[in-house]
Amino acid sequence: MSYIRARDPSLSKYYRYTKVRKNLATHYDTCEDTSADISEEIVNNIDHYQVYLRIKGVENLGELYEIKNDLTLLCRVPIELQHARNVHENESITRTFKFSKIIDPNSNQTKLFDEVVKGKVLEFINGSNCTLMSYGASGSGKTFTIVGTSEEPGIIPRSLEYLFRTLPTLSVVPLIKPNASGGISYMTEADCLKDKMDRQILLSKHTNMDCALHKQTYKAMQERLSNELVGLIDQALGPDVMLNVWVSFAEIYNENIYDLLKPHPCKGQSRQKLCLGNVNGDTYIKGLTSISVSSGLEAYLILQYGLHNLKYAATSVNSHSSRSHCVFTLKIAQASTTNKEEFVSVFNFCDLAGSERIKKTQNVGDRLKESNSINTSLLVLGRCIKLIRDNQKLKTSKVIPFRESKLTQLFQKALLGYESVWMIVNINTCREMFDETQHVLQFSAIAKDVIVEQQMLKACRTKRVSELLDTQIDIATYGDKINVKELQEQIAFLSDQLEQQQLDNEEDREHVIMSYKAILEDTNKHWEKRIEQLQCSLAETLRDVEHDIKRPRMSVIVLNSSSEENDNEDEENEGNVEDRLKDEIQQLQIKLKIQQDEMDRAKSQSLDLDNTLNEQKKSYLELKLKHETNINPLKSKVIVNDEQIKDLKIYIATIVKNTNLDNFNDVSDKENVFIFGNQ
Ligand SMILES: Nc1ncnc2c1ncn2[C@@H]1O[C@H](COP(=O)(O)OP(=O)(O)OP(=O)(O)O)[C@@H](O)[C@H]1O
Repeated sequence: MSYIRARDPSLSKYYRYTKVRKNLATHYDTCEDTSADISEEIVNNIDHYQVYLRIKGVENLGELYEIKNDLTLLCRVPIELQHARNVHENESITRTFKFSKIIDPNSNQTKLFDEVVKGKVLEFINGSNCTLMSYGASGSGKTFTIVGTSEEPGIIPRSLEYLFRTLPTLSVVPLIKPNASGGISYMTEADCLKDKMDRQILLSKHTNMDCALHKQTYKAMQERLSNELVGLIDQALGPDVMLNVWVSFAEIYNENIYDLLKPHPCKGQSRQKLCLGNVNGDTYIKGLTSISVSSGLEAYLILQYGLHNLKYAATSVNSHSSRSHCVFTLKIAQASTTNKEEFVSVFNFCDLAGSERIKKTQNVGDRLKESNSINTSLLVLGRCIKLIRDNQKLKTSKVIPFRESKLTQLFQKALLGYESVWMIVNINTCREMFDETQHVLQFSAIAKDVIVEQQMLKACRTKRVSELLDTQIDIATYGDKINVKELQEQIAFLSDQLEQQQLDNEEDREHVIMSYKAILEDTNKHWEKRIEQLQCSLAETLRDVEHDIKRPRMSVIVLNSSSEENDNEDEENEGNVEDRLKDEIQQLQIKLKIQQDEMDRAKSQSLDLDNTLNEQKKSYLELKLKHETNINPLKSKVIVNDEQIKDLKIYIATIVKNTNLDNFNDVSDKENVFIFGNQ
């Protein structure tokens, strides 16, 4: 139970929302099959993941996209891509995508916050756990939406201001802190001291200039928002109630987790990798720094510190911030000394890495590895969401592969509907981004279908979830009362996935091979040319040497053949020529040495290049192996499913045969349920 009860008169929709949620909860409690009677309004607004669409680039909108209404986006496939998709001439493809809401493309950050986020912050204050994800292709505006700019602050700064203006004044020294098991720990004096020092160290790491700038930005935002309505706490908090807010900031990069509130290490040292822990089904990041904050400004400065750290880490590996997933977390810890109750609510703001096509980005080496891990984690996120939806639709209980990526592992509880999850899907309407945008829209279409059950069902679902997480994939176990249609759908889905994966793998493999071939060719050409040049210049030098050696001797011979009268003069000339010859030979030797050094350097560079090529070949082989590892389980699943279909067909044929022999009653009495493995 949350001890604070906040409401916001500006959010009339919120009350409607709460009311319908209650209706739905009752509905779930009393009905076996809910799907038939839930009204469309409830289905659209309440019991699915909330997926909002934000569009960047209104100026290109009409070219390929049309906003049909608040919920529907129409998308026309460009002519040049229609041919690639086997469409006849004069035919055109239009796709329809539905959302919980399409944000008016002309609306600003304030409107987005008011429409999409404000109500959630209020729910968070009132005790709900919330996770907001910003999803989209690179450059579509995810970070703009979540963090914003100094002129147009995004969701996090606005949420901080709204939260702290709604909460009562908090003590600067925290009394309680959320712990790993989802409860709270009481702060000792030593804990308080450590927290104070951590905060001071962290804030002092900002240069004075940065700090002043961030304070100015935040204060300007505060001024602009000062006339806006905020939440009202219904009654004053009793003296027995303790309340503190804590923040943390983590980054998931290349499937490793890093703490963005830890000072970055000295040059040459690597960042500490954190791992995930699990207590009672709650996944958390072990050892992640958590800092107590008593004002919006303090939390904002900590956010900026983390972003600064992110930028530093990104540039130090010659990357870009968008290549990692970032999770900024707010926690409200509450406890009552009178009735010994404690309570923690969590709000995760998650800025996902940009999804992208490997072929398009021309990535090789480290960038390819990054793209793979980004795409893998987004693919796993997509698969988890699809399986959750399929389990709900087909009433199956397939294992969800949360553990295949850190992102899904961390958010598994939220994704399973224990917490309020919503996504802001960002798209860029420009033509060049059409393919990426289609992927993003398809992902959002699946996500929007996922039903979020009520938290009231938490107790009875806990068992099911832990079972789901611990069971390994075993088709026989979820096929107790399996029917042919389900199996066929499963096979179709797996085949689709396999086909898509094969296509993607082929495409990626081809691209990688082409890139390496091109690099190899370029390198060979470069070195052949260089060696040729060196050989030419060496030959030239040798020719010069020979020529220089011969020339003075000839003059000596010529001199020797002249008359005796010039003898003295000749001797003098001979001495000069000898000196000059020595000088020239010395200079030529220096020239030769320089050429030799250059040859040595070229050889060592060629050796380095060989090594790089070998490394790249190795990474390609690893990639190939990884793709094969992904495909093999899918192939074997299809084979198992095929066998099961075959069994089923035989079984059905037996029934048909028995029916013909007038034994139908016997068979249907005894074996009206087909059990795999027991046939
Ligand atoms: N709705 C918008 N209005 C105005 N500018 C926007 C909008 N969305 C994005 N931008 C601008 O577009 C640029 C790219 O946006 P942003 O960095 O947020 O994209 P992103 O999806 O986070 O990209 P990446 O995945 O590469 O980090 C930024 O300069 C941002 O200010």
